This record gives sequence, structure tokens and C-alpha cells, in this order.
Amino acid sequence: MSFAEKIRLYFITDGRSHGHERVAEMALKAGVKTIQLREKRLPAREIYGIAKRLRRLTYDYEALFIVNDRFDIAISVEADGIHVGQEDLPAKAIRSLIDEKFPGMILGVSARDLSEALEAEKYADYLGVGPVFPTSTKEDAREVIGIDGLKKVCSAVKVPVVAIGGINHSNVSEVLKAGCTGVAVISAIAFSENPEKSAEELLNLIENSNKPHKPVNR
Ligand SMILES: Cc1ncc(COP(=O)(O)OP(=O)(O)O)c(N)n1
Ligand SMILES: Cc1ncsc1CCOP(=O)(O)O
Ligand SMILES: [Mg+2]
Repeated sequence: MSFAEKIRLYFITDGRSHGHERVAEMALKAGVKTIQLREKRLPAREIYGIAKRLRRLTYDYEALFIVNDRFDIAISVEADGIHVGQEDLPAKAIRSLIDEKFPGMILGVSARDLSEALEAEKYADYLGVGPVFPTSTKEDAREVIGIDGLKKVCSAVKVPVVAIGGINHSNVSEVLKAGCTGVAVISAIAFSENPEKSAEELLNLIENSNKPHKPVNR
């Protein structure tokens, strides 16, 4: 499976509802191929323990494992990648370290508008772009960029774009039509009563949005 296929549905964990490991395993069972560990409240030692377990789990399911914010934890557990935002360690510094010491490691960078996206793509393997829609999962999220803002970024950058923020079953197809490579979700899976079913349904919607709307003329 290609990188682009793996990030088509990108699940970011939140431990508050079902716990990181349980919710990640349910998403993996459904067929999700990229998992990001995002934990904002716990001490580093605990995040490290969770990261080690998620690393093992993602190996078993042949999925990518990305750590949010913490490059130290990402390298300690041999994650596939690290995701940083505009307030985290600078993408440029991480890119230098990856090229020198951790070749092949994936670097994802957040961008909240076109100018951040154009700067971030100099260093990133993919961009996380949003929030596209209102979200209550990220307390310090900036204003939404909407489908139009997302389209502008997607048509301007060369690296894959993963759209994020308020994406759910009812808007995922519209988001993908904006030209992004994938969609990242937290609450649509992590805060669902049945995360495995929700992930499966999202994957089905994504697969169907790949199909042409009109029959192909032969
Ligand atoms: C895939 C993806 N895109 C964007 C983000 C947001 O990162 P950041 O702006 O650093 O905010 P926090 O998630 O750290 O609160 C992300 N984590 N993943
Ligand atoms: C981490 C992050 N970055 C921009 S919006 C967001 C939160 C996405 O969560 P949800 O999918 O629940 O809206
Ligand atoms: Mg961050």
C-alpha cells in the first residue's frame, strides 16, 4: 500500500473516551492504516509507555505510527513519523535531524493557511491543514478555513495534504473533493460509542468517493 493510500484515513487518538490503546486497536481492526498518538495531559513517561504499545500494535497491523509534538518520544519508540505544528519544534530543525540521523522518518507539519503551507512544504512529507470545520477537540484551534481555504492550499502545494478539523461521516466526501490526499479525524472515531464501526463506515465513504460519479464511456 502506498503512503498516499495509507494516509487516506488518518486517525488521531484521544485517550479520554476509550483509552489510546483500545481506540487505536478498534480503528486498526476496521482497516485504518495511519495512527497518530496525540496526548496533551499526561507526563512524558506515561506517553512513552503508550507510544511503545501503539508502536507494537501498528506493526502488527502494518500501519504507520506517528507521534504528535514529541520528537524525543517518536525516536525512542522508533515511530514511523513525527507531526509538529506552528508552536512546536521548528519543522526546519526536525528536517535536518531526520536527514542526518533518522533517514526515512516521516515529518508531518500543520498549516492553518496558504502562507504557512507554502513555508511548511519545504520540510514536510505531508501537511495537516485545518481546521476545515469547527472543532471542540482542539481548544486552541484557529478560525476555520472552510472548503474554499482547503482547496486553495491543495492546489498550491506539491506535498500530500491531510485535511483536519470537524471532519465526520456527513462531510468527508465533500472534503475529499477539495483535492486533499487524506482526512484526519479524532472525535468521529475516538468519541464514538462504537469506534470500530465508525472507522469502518468512514473507510467505506472514502472508498466510494474514489469511484467516478458517471459511468465510464467505452
Ligand atoms: C494530521 C495532523 N494535522 C494537524 C495537527 C495539529 O497539530 P498542531 O497544530 O501542532 O496542534 P496539536 O495537535 O499539537 O494540538 C495534527 N496533530 N495532526
Ligand atoms: C488536532 C487538530 N488540529 C486542527 S483541528 C484539530 C482537532 C481535530 O479533531 P476533530 O476531528 O475531533 O475535529
Ligand atoms: Mg502540536
